[in-house]
Amino acid sequence: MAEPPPFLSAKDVGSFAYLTIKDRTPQILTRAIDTLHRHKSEFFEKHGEEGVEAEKKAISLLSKLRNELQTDKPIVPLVEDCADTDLWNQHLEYQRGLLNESDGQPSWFRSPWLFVECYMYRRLHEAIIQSPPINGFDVFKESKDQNFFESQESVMALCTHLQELIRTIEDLDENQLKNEFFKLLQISLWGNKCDLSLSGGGSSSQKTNIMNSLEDLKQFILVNDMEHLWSLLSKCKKARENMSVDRVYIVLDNSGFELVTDLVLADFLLSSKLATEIHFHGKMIPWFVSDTTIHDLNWVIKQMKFCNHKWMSKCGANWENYIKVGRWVYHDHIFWTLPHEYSAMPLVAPDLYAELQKACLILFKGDLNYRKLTGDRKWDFTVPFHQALCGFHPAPLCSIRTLKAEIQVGLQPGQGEQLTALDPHWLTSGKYGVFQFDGPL
Ligand SMILES: O=P(O)(O)OC[C@H]1O[C@](O)(CO)[C@@H](O)[C@@H]1O
Ligand SMILES: [Mn+2]
Repeated sequence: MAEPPPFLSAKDVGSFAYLTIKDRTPQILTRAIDTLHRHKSEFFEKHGEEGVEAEKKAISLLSKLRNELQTDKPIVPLVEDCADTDLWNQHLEYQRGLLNESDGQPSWFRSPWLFVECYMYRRLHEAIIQSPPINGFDVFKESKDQNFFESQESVMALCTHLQELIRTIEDLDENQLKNEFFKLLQISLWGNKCDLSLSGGGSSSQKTNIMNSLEDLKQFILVNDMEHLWSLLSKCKKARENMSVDRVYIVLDNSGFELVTDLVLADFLLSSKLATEIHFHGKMIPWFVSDTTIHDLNWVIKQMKFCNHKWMSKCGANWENYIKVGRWVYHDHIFWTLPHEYSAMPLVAPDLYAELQKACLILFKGDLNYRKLTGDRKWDFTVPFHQALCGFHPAPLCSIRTLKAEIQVGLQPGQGEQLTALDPHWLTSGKYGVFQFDGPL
């Protein structure tokens, strides 16, 4: 088989990868430093002088990191001993091996973008864990929570819609059920516009009622495999025997509004009996600013349960119960915060690969998951998705992603070129989206 194409990299001056490393990542580090500053008195109240010293230490480590990045210093091994440290350092060795003699060491502007961007978030985490007693602090928590609060109107509308739908779900015919499924899939897709890493950590919430915009947004769905998802899940439902289990896995992306859209979809999948269990996969450490950790999931559900909107709080209570009775299961795994492409999963995390094989469908939310599915490479737009997955086929899967990186596969001949002529920023603005399926039909 032919070699896969090269990785996206900041060495391509002017590319989105270059601009991210040059502008967006230092901006994210600066915001993290500001956040630590702003919490100084809180650290003092909790931990006394020790808290203030820890804050200073974390800030100095982050300033050092920002300087290394901005001056394109070599990537250095991680030092703090954690469950993933060896895997990271082995991967750094592997990156060294990819370079020619003349290229020197792996560095921020020379190495693959996926590797260095992930490394930035892992080093940020290292700076925090090296600063006890504030080593459990999530520098992005505030902005994730703010995104949730700013999206309240939309969340209320969505929860009201869901509860009304559940009330009448038994009366819906096949076609109506399918239409509702498609609506909630699209809401989950457009929820992915709300990540905070593209905006450099600045606000990016859903202020209008997304449900009213679905028809207008349809034209921006470039690959639409929703029908495949329906036929797969309705087949599972029909073939299901008493007591048998059909799991849908959702590899989560951002907390805040996007997470609510995913939970609404997950609730619908159970209520409609299209699945019997939902397994969520989240991040073990703060990641790409807005990604969901277990703390974010619990926080969102709690906020909803105790808010004084009837349907929002009903959703919160139901969702808490789904977790309690095991119909919703949350997993995390260090693999999701490693820099590896997903085709490496069977080797690097065989336990996770085996777990994913139990799914009847895996939904991968968001842009970073797409980059890892496709290896973050310069594929031609027309390369089939199946090929770009490079052997990663644990179970039928679908990427639900708004485009925020210069990578897209599976388009029709000429489609990419037409889009470029129409809108030069189509690959990176988050305005376009895909439902891209791979699996037996
Ligand atoms: O939250 P998402 O959809 O994975 O998006 C995160 C995105 O942020 C960026 O890294 C920008 O820094 C994208 O290119 C990246 O994939
Ligand atoms: Mn994200």
